[in-house]
Amino acid sequence: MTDQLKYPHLPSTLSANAPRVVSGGNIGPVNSALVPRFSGPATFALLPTIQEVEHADVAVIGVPWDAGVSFRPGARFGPEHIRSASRLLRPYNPALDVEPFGLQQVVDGGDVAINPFNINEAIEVLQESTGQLVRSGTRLVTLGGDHTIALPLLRSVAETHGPVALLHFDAHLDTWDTYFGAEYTHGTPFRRAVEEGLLDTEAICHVGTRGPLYGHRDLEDDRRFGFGIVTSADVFRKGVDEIVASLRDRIGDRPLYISIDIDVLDPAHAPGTGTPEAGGLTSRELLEILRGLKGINVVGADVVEVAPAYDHAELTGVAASHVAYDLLSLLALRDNK
Ligand SMILES: N=C(N)NCCCC(=O)O
Ligand SMILES: [Zn+2]
Ligand SMILES: [Zn+2]
Repeated sequence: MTDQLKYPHLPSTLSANAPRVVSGGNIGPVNSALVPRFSGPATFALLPTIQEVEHADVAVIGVPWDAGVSFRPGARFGPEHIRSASRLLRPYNPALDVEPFGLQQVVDGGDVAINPFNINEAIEVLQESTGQLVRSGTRLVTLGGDHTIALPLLRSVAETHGPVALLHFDAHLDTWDTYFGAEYTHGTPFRRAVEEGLLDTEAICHVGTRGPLYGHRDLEDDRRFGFGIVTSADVFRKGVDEIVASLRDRIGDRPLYISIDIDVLDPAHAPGTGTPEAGGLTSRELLEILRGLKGINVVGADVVEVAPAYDHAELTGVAASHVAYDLLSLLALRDNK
């Protein structure tokens, strides 16, 4: 190893020559058998940055932004928290029998720098910067950030792929109309997305919803937009396999966007979030539902609402990093690749 390094006495994760796991011709994580995984700056899963490779099939990007929240702030620190927890991920995913970094070139695209004070400008810049990557053929797994960012992300995906099917994992519907008159908030992205024609409304579904609503009208509106609902209690009562079968049935081979608000997990599994609700999914249930989607045509995904100030023992960071890892595994295993 040392002869690969120009300055072997310096932390080698800073070196362009850091020893990496290379598989299938793709450059993977820093080799944690040679360099301690807790040293050096964290990219997602210790993957190379987008500047270090010639071509990226998939980019993990961070959006450190939380100007759209209605309760506890702090999701702006989500990306760095998830990246830090993701140091422990390993190259082979036995649950899906796949090397997610070997079948495709995955990179860390860094954080998108957006205005923390101007929501409209932030949304435009995020749409433009992610749209550029999506147009060039790179699929994105985005680490939020609050859920507002799903709207510009869906815009950039729909621009290239047309209206997409949506699986929305969340305690909340996020199809409300406005908060304090504001149209762009973390409680409203999917209503805007339907209004803008970004979604294939034959195949959109919430999973994991629970908790009090403002009124019955919330559900009526949501149904009118075309959403199906699998509540958190449905997952508990029916079980993962039945839920997966019904979701696969609904989605078919449509291009699919997966948006995961980490508050879909019970606060026992993900305390570090801004609008927690009791009675949520376990991290095992969420991961197993995702794994059940093997082969499906995922065109993009996000993991949002990780707010580390309320986290304990990195529970939420660990859960979010594993969820992102399984999303990358699903991207690697698309039938139509
Ligand atoms: N997207 C998240 N996490 N929460 C939405 C909660 C909206 C509300 O305060 O009613
Ligand atoms: Zn939520
Ligand atoms: Zn949400």
